[in-house]
Amino acid sequence: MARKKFVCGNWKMHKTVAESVALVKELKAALVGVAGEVQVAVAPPFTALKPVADALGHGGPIELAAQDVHFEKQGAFTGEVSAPMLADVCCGHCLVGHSERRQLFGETDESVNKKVKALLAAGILPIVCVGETLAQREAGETLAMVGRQVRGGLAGLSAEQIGRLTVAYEPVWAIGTGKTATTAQAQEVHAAIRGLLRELAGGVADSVRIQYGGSVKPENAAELMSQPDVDGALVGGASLKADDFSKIVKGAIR
Ligand SMILES: O=C(CO)COP(=O)(O)O
Repeated sequence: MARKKFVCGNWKMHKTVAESVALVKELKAALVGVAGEVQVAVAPPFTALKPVADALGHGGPIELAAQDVHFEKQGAFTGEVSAPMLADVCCGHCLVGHSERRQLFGETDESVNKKVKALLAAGILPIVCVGETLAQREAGETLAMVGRQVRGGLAGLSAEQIGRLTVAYEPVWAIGTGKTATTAQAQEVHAAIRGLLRELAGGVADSVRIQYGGSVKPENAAELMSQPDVDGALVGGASLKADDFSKIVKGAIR
């Protein structure tokens, strides 16, 4: 089944409002005519979401994503942002369970699961991030680890709900290190994730996009995304430059 490729830029903790707006303006120009063939989103920091939404325009070819969310709708949760608040600034997507959140901020499969449910309830499409550390890969635990994260993050979801999300496989050892998984390593894990999605959601699994992330660059993007179960990319560092990111997006078109 043909799945439209989905490329998302995760800007992490980078860029002021002015820099964010300038980058999406450049991206819009660089991606004229391309974005229809590939789904494209950018995830700026919270402070830039509204100005970037305004610069992108509603229903434009580049969509807006947030990098995290809190699972409650509102309340005494200092520093947090809720799913309805993200919907209010036209966020269509939101990352959940990024490895930096898991490693540095105590994110667990249980909180990922609550966040996924909160996002779906607010009409926002989750991008659920999973991936093993180097120690886990070297111990032969990659598929077990990723399987646990997928099962935990998606626990209790219906097939219809699973059909609305994206999974991002990001091996922790490949993030920001310049080390990319080989196409064979990526395909192996992506196929295993798809098999697990099939167990959880039946035929819906064939329409779920599984992105690869971890040192994706213009030089390796097309080859990674040529794999049968690699349906796009979640791009960190290279998404901060319009030229690199637009080359990666173009690499998604066969
Ligand atoms: O964490 C990532 C995207 O979410 C990947 O980051 P890099 O592309 O900088 O390795």
